[in-house]
Amino acid sequence: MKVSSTTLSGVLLLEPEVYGDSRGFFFESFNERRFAVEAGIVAHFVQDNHSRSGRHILRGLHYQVGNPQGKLIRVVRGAIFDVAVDLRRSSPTFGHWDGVRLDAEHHQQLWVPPGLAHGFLVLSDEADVLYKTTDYWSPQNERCIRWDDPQLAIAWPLEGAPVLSDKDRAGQAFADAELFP
Ligand SMILES: Cc1cn([C@H]2C[C@H](O)[C@@H](COP(=O)(O)OP(=O)(O)O[C@H]3O[C@H](C)C(=O)[C@H](O)[C@H]3O)O2)c(=O)[nH]c1=O
Repeated sequence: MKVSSTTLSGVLLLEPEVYGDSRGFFFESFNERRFAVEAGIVAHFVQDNHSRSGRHILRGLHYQVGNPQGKLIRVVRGAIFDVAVDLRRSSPTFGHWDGVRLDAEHHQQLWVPPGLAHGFLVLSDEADVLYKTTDYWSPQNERCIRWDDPQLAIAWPLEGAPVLSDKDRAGQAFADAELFP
């Protein structure tokens, strides 16, 4: 597995060994021991999510206070621009964002540890996004930062206005975010 750092402390881009043959392909999308030894990711996942979205849909930027979730994200159909924002005050990359393309063709995964906001923009006609989380969904603890917060100035690869949920349209400013130690 190829492990690459990003500009955010602790956020890693993982590229698995894919075994192709005349039938198709096989790869391990998660292996607790391998992820710990090769990527230093020691995580206990308690939930596995699957969301499907159409082109120009933007989900996020979400985080949970109280029980923050680490997320291991991958795309099994289409392509997304996946973004994380560092909300950890003690992090050397506090207040920074980074974004990577994840797509079904290359099977990349992004590891986003607890303490960051997460969101993505769909780049294809449709995208199926699977992600494991290290804590349970807790709606009362969910928070949302505006995708277009001027202080973050995230360079989304937009072709026109994104399609948002009402919740995301009413997101908070980064300046009002509830931060982590
Ligand atoms: C997140 C979640 C949602 N739901 C239900 C609640 C709603 O009835 C429906 C859609 O929820 P929501 O609009 O919050 O879904 P997203 O906008 O995709 O939220 C996610 O978007 C970004 C990308 C994230 O990183 C988070 O994992 C998550 O907040 O699924 C559940 O039943 N369990 C869950 O874990």
